[in-house]
Amino acid sequence: MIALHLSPGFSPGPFKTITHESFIFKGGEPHIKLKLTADVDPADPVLITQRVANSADFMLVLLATDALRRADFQRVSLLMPYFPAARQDRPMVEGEPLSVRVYADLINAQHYDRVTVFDPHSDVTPALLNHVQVVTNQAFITQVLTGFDRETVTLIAPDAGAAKKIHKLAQELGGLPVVLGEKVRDVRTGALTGFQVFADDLGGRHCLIVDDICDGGGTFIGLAAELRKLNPASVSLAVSHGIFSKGLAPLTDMLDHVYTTDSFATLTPAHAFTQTELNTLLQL
Ligand SMILES: O=P(O)(O)OC[C@H]1O[C@H](OP(=O)(O)OP(=O)(O)O)[C@H](O)[C@@H]1O
Repeated sequence: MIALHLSPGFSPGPFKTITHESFIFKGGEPHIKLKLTADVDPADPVLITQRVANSADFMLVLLATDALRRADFQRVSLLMPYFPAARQDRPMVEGEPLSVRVYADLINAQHYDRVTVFDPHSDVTPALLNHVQVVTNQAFITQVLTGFDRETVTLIAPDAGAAKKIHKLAQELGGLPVVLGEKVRDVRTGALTGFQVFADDLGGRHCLIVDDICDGGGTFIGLAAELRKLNPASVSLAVSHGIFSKGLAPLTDMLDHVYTTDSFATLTPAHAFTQTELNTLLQL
């Protein structure tokens, strides 16, 4: 396997790499030039890896794929751990697109041998992608739990979407107790208007909120406030994809610790914050 790593600072796997130059033209178009050396054989399979934080990152994947095909590479796979618009898996209100399908159709049109995604928001992403491989959050949460006495940990699912996945995870982790939460979101504005935790007392428990994505963090700040009313020993957060669009400080002010991976971006080290390299969690 040869790798073509498109995201600076993200180079999972033990593979020989194809180097490249990429830039954005003044007109706004991303561009790429592969540096194809004599020791790279187009008969070898290639893995493109990319962290997608904007449309140009996504477009670069399509351009890189075309460049590889034109250089006669036939066996091309993709590792896109954070799949764009996985959250827009249903039009919430009239007039919105089914965005995840738009991205999935573009990926399917590239005819990859395999498309690997990490902890997708819902079942819709893998249902739409051809030749998909899903890496769950099990290895990530297992790693997070090494910092805890498991007997004292309660997993918290912040909403209905997370609840669908957390029971299976809890079983895989040896039968950890689970508490469910709920939030109310105004789908027209995106604003969060209420939180609920379905438990009476969490005295002595180390609560670990587990979810796929932290964006602004309002879900977790609101939920942590509700959990604190139930006397827990601690409240921490483990999210597979750390966007942290409003910064880490509002989260680390409210939570004992925040854990994430580098699936979306590599962040500056901070107090009460641990970022695990996806490279250590994937079987590549
Ligand atoms: O950091 P925040 O800005 O609070 O956003 C994070 C939340 O958003 C996503 O759920 P979403 O509300 O989209 O879930 P849904 O699919 O259940 O509506 C995600 O699964 C988190 O729960």
